[in-house]
Amino acid sequence: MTAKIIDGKAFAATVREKVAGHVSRLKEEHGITPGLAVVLVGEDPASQVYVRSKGKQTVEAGMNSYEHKLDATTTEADLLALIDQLNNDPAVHGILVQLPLPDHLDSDLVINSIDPAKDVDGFHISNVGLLGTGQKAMVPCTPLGCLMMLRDYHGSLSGMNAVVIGRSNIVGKPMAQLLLGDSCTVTIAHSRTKDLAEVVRRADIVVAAVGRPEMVPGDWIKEGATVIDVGINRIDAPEKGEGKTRLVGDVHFDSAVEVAGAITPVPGGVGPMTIACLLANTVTACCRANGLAEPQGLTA
Ligand SMILES: Nc1nc(=O)c2c([nH]1)NC[C@@H]1CN(c3ccc(C(=O)N[C@@H](CCC(=O)O)C(=O)O)cc3)C=[N+]21
Repeated sequence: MTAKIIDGKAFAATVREKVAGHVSRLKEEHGITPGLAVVLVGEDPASQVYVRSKGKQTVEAGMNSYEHKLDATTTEADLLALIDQLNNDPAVHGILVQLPLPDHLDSDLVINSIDPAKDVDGFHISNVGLLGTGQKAMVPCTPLGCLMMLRDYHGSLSGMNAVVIGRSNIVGKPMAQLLLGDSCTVTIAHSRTKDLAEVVRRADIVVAAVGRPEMVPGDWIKEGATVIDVGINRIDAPEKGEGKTRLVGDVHFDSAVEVAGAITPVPGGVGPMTIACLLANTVTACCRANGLAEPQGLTA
């Protein structure tokens, strides 16, 4: 059996279309244009690429994009002052501070200084607590995108065995909360998990979010399971020529595709959905800020 490939790139395009529809309705009926502020500290080249594509897609969806690029040596006080300004700016409905921050900045402090209602990453402790207690929250973009793809493919996830590999605050933990919210039986596995292969073999749904290239081989996957590969790892690709690289996930795609029922590719899987969900969260935050009904199908 060869798995169905879940096309995250195409799915993300449909999410962005829905977002654009809501944006034009907000403009026409309420005279409101949703705005997203992205803050980048330092010059990490990969981060610059993501920030650029976020800004481009924000504008394409009809929203306002505000980019703040700060020097790598920016002080914590200056960054907090900028966040305070964005918190108080009524044209800004969503704020994203690109992570990781340079070492001299306390990222917990910085994230927790964002107004939780504008925290479109869903990383503020208030949103983490709201999600964990099943209350209305801003939900982290990557797990939200994974959930959308799983719901679209399966309909109901109720009663399924889900194994999340990775326990990060940005993917693993919120992913587990969302799957629990959809009535999965959830296991969070990580680097200290005993018999990881056996744990993964029990899963109807595998979400791999560890950041280790191709660490999940096909023979860990149960026949017919759904595999969501969150990893985006750049590795050397000498077969493409000297100094060339390529992107791979945390799952060994070529072996997993032979046993899985469905699988997301890298690139073109979770990555594009993450950005689409950032736009969706911005519209959701804008609607909530203005006391308007929030978009259906774009939230958890
Ligand atoms: N506060 C914060 N929120 C984030 O959401 C956040 C962040 N910081 N820091 C950096 C990571 C990374 N990230 C990606 C988003 C999309 C792709 C994406 O679309 N990737 C393409 C491939 C792009 C390529 O070719 O490099 C794909 O998977 O198809 C990748 C990575 C969001 N991040």
